[in-house]
Amino acid sequence: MGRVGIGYDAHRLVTGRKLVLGGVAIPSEKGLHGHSDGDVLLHAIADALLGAIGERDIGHFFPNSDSRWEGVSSLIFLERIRELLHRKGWAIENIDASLIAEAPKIGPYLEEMRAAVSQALGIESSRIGIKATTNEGMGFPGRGEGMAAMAVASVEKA
Ligand SMILES: Nc1ccn([C@@H]2O[C@H](COP(=O)(O)O)[C@@H](O)[C@H]2O)c(=O)n1
Ligand SMILES: C[C@@]1(CO)OP(=O)(O)OP(=O)(O)OC[C@H]1O
Repeated sequence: MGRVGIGYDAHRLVTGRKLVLGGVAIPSEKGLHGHSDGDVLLHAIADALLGAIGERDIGHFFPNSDSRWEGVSSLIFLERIRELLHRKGWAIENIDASLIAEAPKIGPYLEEMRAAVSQALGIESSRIGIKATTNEGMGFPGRGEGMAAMAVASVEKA
């Protein structure tokens, strides 16, 4: 029988950081703060996958006290989680993720993001949904203080 998982993450926007979303570097005055590259979209996807197989969260597997993860591409976390899924006999059915960000518009980068996630997880990009919405000017994403992302993942026994 299939299983589902949910993931949520939020990161602050700061100057002096590259903006990386869905594994893709996007031109921006500010980037997401974090121990890794701060890729909020991939962190939500990571937690959705871990939740689907009943495992603990991204911070458990990749603690921010571990210098191995400092500044790394969050695609590495997806690659490691892919290995964990494989070891435990799970296959990904699909992933769907939403980014909540006032700017920039990510439409032009969506296909590149889906390709990056597809490669890291070893699944067809047709199994990956990535969407974005503004927060209509409300709250921390609306004020441009940060970005949030949520994701769901569905897995089946391989
Ligand atoms: N960071 C974002 C935010 C939104 N989009 C696209 O714009 C559409 C309209 O956004 P609303 O918040 O006004 O609903 C949305 O449906 C996305 O297609 C985006 O690309 N990047
Ligand atoms: C990914 C990790 C590890 O580098 O750090 P961050 O990039 O700060 O991300 P976060 O979602 O706050 O927590 C998970 C961390 O363990």
